Amino acid sequence: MSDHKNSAVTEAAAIRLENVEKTYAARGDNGAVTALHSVDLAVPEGNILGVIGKSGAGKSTLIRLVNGLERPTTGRVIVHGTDIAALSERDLRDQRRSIGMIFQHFNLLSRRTAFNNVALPLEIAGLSKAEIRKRVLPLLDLVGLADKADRYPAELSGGQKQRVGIARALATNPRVLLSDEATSALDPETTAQILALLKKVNAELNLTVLLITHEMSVIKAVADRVAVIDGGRIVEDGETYDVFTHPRHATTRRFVSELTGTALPDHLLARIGPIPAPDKRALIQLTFKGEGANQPWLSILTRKLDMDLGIIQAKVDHIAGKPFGTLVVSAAAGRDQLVALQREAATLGLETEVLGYA
Ligand SMILES: Nc1ncnc2c1ncn2[C@@H]1O[C@H](COP(=O)(O)OP(=O)(O)OP(=O)(O)O)[C@@H](O)[C@H]1O
Repeated sequence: MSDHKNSAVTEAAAIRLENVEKTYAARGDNGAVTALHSVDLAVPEGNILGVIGKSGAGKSTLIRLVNGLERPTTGRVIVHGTDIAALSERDLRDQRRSIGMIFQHFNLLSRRTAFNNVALPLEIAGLSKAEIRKRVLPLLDLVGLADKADRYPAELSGGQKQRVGIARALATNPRVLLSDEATSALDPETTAQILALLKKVNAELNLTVLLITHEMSVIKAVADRVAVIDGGRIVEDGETYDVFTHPRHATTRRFVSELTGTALPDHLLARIGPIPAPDKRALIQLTFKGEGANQPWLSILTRKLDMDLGIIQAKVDHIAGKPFGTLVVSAAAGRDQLVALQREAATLGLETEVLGYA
């Protein structure tokens, strides 16, 4: 993370939710639902913050509060100093021009070309045809669609449609962009391209981005900061790398296990037990992070401890550009050797856990 972004954390937040509760009133046979409970969340100016949670966790409710489509039952939602819930409908319409939004299913108008979809918010804002042209063409260029201005949505791929969605969201020069599962309908390669585009507009326009997703891959690709939401509560938040390398809450751990993928193969799971035995090998999980990941620590360990380590499973990933991985090794080691291994590993900045014996 750049210095600029670190310093932004201490600066005024572009978006702030203060002690927000949202309860949907009972309707018919359905009782009231509290979708968000005492949520506090701040998105520093110029940051990309990702909110990750399972279906029903309250993500859509949270994002709808920020653009004023819902009002909090209690608490405040402040965007660039303005309390969204306190605005009249008319002021809210003005405020929405400074908040762009992109959607899972793009929400383009099928009877309008790419150009005219991007032009729509500008027409509503009352700009002249010439002003609109001057604004739309560079935006289509920015999102890589300069040659598709006259195409209709049906003639565009999913990724291209989302590019139009991004250009449209940026048309009114917003300072904040909200992304509602914007890549969930796209294949992995297109997802990566759209996320790269989001990072580009974030950096070039100093745009603050709040995105919601249920996918860890989205968070690790773009989010400077992450908030994990579960049952309407933010259970953990902070810088993405810190949260995912030191997960404290069970929900965060579940998301992280998608990354580290340390589920052992079935044949080992069937045999693994907590008690050492002469005919069994210890299974040890080593977790490596950041700078420490780049040193040749596996050979350092085997040499220093004169111990043969068999590799059972290994996975290295990158979060916010920094390596993070796990390795499961097996060793014919007694208690003293395991203690020595754990001590040496700690001096190399690795975390260890004896998973059992098999
Ligand atoms: N308009 C509504 N009226 C009543 N209950 C609602 C309404 N909108 C959402 N809820 C309820 O609030 C809770 C949170 O829903 P929300 O849509 O915010 O979750 P989500 O994390 O976005 O889920 P998904 O990923 O499935 O869209 C759910 O229990 C949902 O049923």
